[in-house]
Amino acid sequence: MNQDEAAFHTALERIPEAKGRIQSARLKENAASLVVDATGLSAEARSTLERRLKGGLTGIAGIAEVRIAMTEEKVKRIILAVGSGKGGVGKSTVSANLAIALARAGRKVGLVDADVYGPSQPRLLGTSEKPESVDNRIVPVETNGIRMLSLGQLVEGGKALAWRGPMAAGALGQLIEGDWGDTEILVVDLPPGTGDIQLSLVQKWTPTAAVIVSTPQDLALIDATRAIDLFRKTNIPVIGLVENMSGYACPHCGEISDPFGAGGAEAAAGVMDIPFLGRVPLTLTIRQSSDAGTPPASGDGEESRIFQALAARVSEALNRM
Ligand SMILES: Nc1ncnc2c1ncn2[C@@H]1O[C@H](COP(=O)(O)OP(=O)(O)OP(=O)(O)O)[C@@H](O)[C@H]1O
Repeated sequence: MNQDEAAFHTALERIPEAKGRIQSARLKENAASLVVDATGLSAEARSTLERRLKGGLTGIAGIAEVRIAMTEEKVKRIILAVGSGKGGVGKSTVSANLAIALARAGRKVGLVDADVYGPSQPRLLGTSEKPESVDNRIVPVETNGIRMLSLGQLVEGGKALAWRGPMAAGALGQLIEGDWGDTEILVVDLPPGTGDIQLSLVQKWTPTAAVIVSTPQDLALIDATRAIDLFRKTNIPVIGLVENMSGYACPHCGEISDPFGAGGAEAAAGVMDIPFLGRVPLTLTIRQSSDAGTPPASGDGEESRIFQALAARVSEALNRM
C-alpha cells in the first residue's frame, strides 16, 4: 500500500457513518471508488452517508475524484392487510393498536392508512405532522414507536375524500412505496368492504397475509365473510379473525355484558376454517383514549395487554409463513 492509499483508508475509517458499510474501497489514478452497502437506510440517511463520504475524502492527498456506488439488499417486508366487511367495526382502532403492540414486541412496524372514506390514523395516533418527500418518495412520520402514512395526510384537514378507481390506487401506491427504510411489517388499514383499494392492494402489492376484524353481530359477520372470500380467492392467507367490541365491561361494577351477543365471531371463524385470534372488549378506555389520540396499546393498562396478546398471535402466525 503506498502513502496515498494509506491516507485514503485512514480517512475512510474516520467517517463514523461508513462503519461496517464499505464493501470495497479502491484508489486508482486519483479516483477513489467505493461500493457502499446502504441496506435499510432511508433516502435521507443514504444522502447523508454519501455527503459524509465525499466530504471526508475530498482534499485528501492523491484523491481528485470520489465515486460512490450504493448497493442495497432488498428488505423482505411483510404486508399485513387488515380488512373488515363493513365500516365502524373498529378496524382502524385494531390496526393502530396491533401495529403498536407488534412494535413493542420488537418488530419494526409501519402503518398505512388506506381508508379512502375516512382516514383516521392521524387522529387515533394523535399526530398532525405532515410527511415530507425525499427523492419523490414520501417519508413516513414516526409516532408511538411506529412509522405511519395516511391518505389523510395527502389532503388538507377536513376535506372529505371520496377517491375512486385510479386516483385511489395512485394514492395507495404513494403510501405503500413510501420510504419505509428497515420496516419489517407494513400493516395496511383497508377501507371497509371489497372495493377498488382492496383490489389494487391485492393485485399490485400482494399482501403476505390478512387479518379480518368483525363485531359479534351476525350482520357484520356476513359482511366479514365477503372480505375473507376476496383474500381467499386471490390466495392471500387469512391468518385470523379478531372479534372487536366483544362484551362490554361496565366501568362501575366490572360486570361483563354482551350487547352484541357472545362468541359469534369465534364460531364463524370455526365454520370458515380460519383461526380465531381473540377478543377485544368494548371498553370506555379504548373509546376515550382512541378519540384522544393516545392509543391504549402505547400504555400499560389492561387494554394494552389485550393488544399485546393479539400481536403475539399475529407474530407467531407470520413467523410460520
Ligand atoms: N373495542 C372498542 N371499545 C370501545 N370503542 C371502540 C372499540 N373499537 C373501536 N371503538 C370505537 O368505535 C368507533 C369506530 O372505530 P374505528 O374508526 O376503528 O372503526 P372502523 O371499522 O375503522 O371504521 P371505518 O370503517 O368507518 O373507518 C371509534 O369511535 C372507536 O373509538
